[in-house]
Amino acid sequence: MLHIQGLEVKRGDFCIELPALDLAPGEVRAIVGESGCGKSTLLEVLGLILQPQKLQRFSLNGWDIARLLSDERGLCAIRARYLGFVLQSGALLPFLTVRQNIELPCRLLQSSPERSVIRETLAQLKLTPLLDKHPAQLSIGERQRVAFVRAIAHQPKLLLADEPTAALDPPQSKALFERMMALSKQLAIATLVVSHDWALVEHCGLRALRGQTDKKRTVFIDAH
Ligand SMILES: Nc1ncnc2c1ncn2[C@@H]1O[C@H](COP(=O)(O)OP(=O)(O)OP(=O)(O)O)[C@@H](O)[C@H]1O
Repeated sequence: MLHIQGLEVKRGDFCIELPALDLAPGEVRAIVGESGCGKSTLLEVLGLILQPQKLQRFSLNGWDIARLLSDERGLCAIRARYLGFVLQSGALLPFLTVRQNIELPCRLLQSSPERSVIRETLAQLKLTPLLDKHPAQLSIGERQRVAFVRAIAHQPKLLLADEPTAALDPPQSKALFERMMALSKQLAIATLVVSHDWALVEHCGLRALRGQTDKKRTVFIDAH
């Protein structure tokens, strides 16, 4: 699904490297490392938002992304249809209800959401009673959980989640991780999740990419 080799991106004078990553459909991998080591930056590159400075191979769902980097329209179409994002802030649209926020990606793509999957996920994450509320009426943790449901509603091939449990208590964090792992498998979504919660990552038995920082350079390598 996702194959990366020799990726390097700069943020000012800070350099972030991903020597290699292979992710299969349905596989969930955590991204861990100290604050400021470049986890969000790495997600931005893998989410086709930020351009890498060096790249040997970047293949996503069969597309040669390395060759598409100068084609912004092509990247935009791939982002909209095949990627799902859960941002730290939730990033819900304030003028839409929870239900409308969740339906929006599918409306824009003119595709049908998997309604039973969404219904079950809403119930499991205790969001069903909130469907007709607006984001301002929700807690930050509720917004994060809604953002997760929105990110999987169009069944992306690759889900990129940036600290999706940062505002959740331990039972809710566990419920969200378990749902994320189950849905990744059920819908064959490859998932990368940034987390500071190492205990939860271990509890879920996830493989992890760990950022190792030395001065102005972080290298992300597999940590079993
Ligand atoms: N827009 C930007 N312009 C320049 N430098 C940035 C920008 N965003 C982040 N940085 C820098 O790039 C480095 C990596 O930041 P990044 O947010 O990717 O780290 P992180 O591991 O996700 O941090 P955290 O765990 O605190 O969220 C940091 O040194 C940060 O100061």
